[in-house]
Amino acid sequence: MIVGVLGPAGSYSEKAAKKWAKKMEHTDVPVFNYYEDITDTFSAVVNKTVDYGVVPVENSIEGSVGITLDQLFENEITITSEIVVPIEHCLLSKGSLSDIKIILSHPQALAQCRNFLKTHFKNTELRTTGSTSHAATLATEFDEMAAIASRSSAEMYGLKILIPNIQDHNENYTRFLVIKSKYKTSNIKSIPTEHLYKTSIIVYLDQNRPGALYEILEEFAKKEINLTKIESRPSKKALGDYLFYIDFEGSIQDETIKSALDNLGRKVKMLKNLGSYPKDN
Ligand SMILES: O=C(O)C(=O)C[C@]1(C(=O)O)C=C[C@@H](O)C=C1
Repeated sequence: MIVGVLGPAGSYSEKAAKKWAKKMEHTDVPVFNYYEDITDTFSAVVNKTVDYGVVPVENSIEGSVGITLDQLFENEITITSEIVVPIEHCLLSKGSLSDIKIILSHPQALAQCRNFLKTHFKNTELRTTGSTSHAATLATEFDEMAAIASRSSAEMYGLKILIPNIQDHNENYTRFLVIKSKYKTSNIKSIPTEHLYKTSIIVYLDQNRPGALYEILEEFAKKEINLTKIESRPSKKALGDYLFYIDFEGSIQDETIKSALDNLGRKVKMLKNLGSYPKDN
């Protein structure tokens, strides 16, 4: 089984993929293909270079990963699972705190440590990298470079943990999605218990008319379907024109869910079903 993740080794995406592979009743050990960018992971899934991709979709401090939401809309993929991973950012370097002139990390990681950086490194140059583990590899080259990355990256790349746990809120979790090509059969055993499932969809209205959002939500309320997330994201067609990303409990295999989506489909211009998948509790 080949799994595409944001690389290099030591990224939180790889950590999520390892947690997922262990959780699923998979016989074959995952081989990882590492990609520089989330869009490359989606491309590898769509052109079937990899069997699955693991991509970050939201963080408990910073919110949604916009590029992932966009790619979910633009690509023919199916979500097969979700994985929630606790994130502990550490300040890693070869040198000491007094040597640090540049701090590197993924934009999401820098944002999750915004107050820490403003308080302790107000005048230090910040540079973005493709991933936290990419930042760690660069920090191995110069004493004056530090990376915000995981403990496993510190071990993997021989960096000192100068300051552990630097994110602005201790409760820091990132939710990842496991995706496959829509046209690839999945050999993963599905868990039969409905209430442990979630479904994700994307909805687009033809025009923003009064009560339009109410009509969407009404379909779920009428059938007592519990929404777990609803988020608007620019359609990129015009300012103020949005796609709606909706997650809710239940599986498309459930008649109630199927009927709600059939009704909803008649009310909107586009409804994209991203898949039903086991919740990660
Ligand atoms: O850079 C990594 O290690 C990643 O896996 C990416 C990513 C993200 O894009 O959100 C994943 C978890 C953290 O929130 C920080 C970065």
